[in-house]
Amino acid sequence: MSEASSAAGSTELDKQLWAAAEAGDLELVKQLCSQNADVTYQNEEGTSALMTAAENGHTAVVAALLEAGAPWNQQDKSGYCAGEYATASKKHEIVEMIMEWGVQAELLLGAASRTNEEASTSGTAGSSAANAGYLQQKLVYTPDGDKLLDADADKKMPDQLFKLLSLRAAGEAVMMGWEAPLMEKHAAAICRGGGGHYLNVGFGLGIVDNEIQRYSPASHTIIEAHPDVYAHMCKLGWDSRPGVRVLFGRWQEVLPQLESYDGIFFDTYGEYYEEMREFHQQLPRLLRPGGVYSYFNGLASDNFFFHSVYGRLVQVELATQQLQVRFEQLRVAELGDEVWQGVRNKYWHFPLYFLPVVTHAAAAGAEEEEADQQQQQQQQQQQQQQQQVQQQDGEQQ
Ligand SMILES: C[S@@+](CC[C@H](N)C(=O)[O-])C[C@H]1O[C@@H](n2cnc3c(N)ncnc32)[C@H](O)[C@@H]1O
Repeated sequence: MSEASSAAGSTELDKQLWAAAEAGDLELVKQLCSQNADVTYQNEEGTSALMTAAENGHTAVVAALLEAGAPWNQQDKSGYCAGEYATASKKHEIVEMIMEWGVQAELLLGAASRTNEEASTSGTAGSSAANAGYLQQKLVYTPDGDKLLDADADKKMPDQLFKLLSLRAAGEAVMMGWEAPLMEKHAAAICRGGGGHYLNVGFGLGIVDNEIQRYSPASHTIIEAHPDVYAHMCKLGWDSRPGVRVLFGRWQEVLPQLESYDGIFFDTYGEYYEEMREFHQQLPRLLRPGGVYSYFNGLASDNFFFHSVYGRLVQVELATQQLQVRFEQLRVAELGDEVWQGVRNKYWHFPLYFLPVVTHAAAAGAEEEEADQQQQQQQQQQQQQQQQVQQQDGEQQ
């Protein structure tokens, strides 16, 4: 991606491209792009040609700019991207186009960076180093048990690592109590009727594990990598609870000790999308037929459009593992300033949470078929009831 040219460093050609994009002049946009006008140019407000075309509903211009290399994820001075400009002006076709473009771009980027990593002798680059850095930090549980904080967060990772897509926004809070209602729903999603074999990756405050315990598990395996968290778990007696198996180590290291499960939850800290993706590749082996997998959905949690793109990216990538993802929409209680007191980085900004429910595609298909059949039956019943009521009305008249 080329460096965006600012309003100050721009050329006449860049400004002409911007104006043509705003006016929806497709031919001129194409011509200026072929003359090397800068597709990343942003005006004084940080609005790019792609953003203005998206806002004004010029679908063909948006497509041409994307093809010419305009970055789908460029942001203006307020942090808004082209997808949000289109959303705000209800240009649904363009929203969809940019979202799909974003997913494909991220797929390609991921594949390219993996190829580079394989080719480089340094092997496990940025993301694992970040997790290793986190695991060496001192952690503190607040006395009320409501927060798990990373005391050394500032020194944790070199800058460029923050730019990778972290599973939980990098910052001081590893886990916070306000997430309890979400964890409750995650446990409900993976445990379903209860009595099964469950796996949780990442203990944190143990909220999800306490919830899983409510479902009378046949077995409950917990993987935890941080020594401070592990010590805390042992102090609470998790290591000797009947039916509970605690595996101390990174999930990457304890994989050979894992079996298969009816429910799996994944929620680590200091890891990145790439690592979750690696975990996902294990799912066909780890998830039993009919089982449910879920993960904490904190990807790109400061921009709703990016968050949606990454939700779709997960769907596309898991589909290649014959797994199907649907998102249950939950309302997040308003998080006032008092919730974030003593926390450096406010890491959640949305009123909605999209809880992922992942199942084997075949099972999901069967369930959907059953739901379709039920719906058809209901519709037939309703129609019959309606006919009966109409008949009765007719007879009475
Ligand atoms: C956000 S917390 C989990 C919160 C938990 N869901 C709860 O309900 O309280 C993330 C946890 O994952 C652990 N963790 C980080 N990297 C890990 C890894 N590679 N393998 C296993 N655990 C890891 C962290 O030490 C931390 O305890």
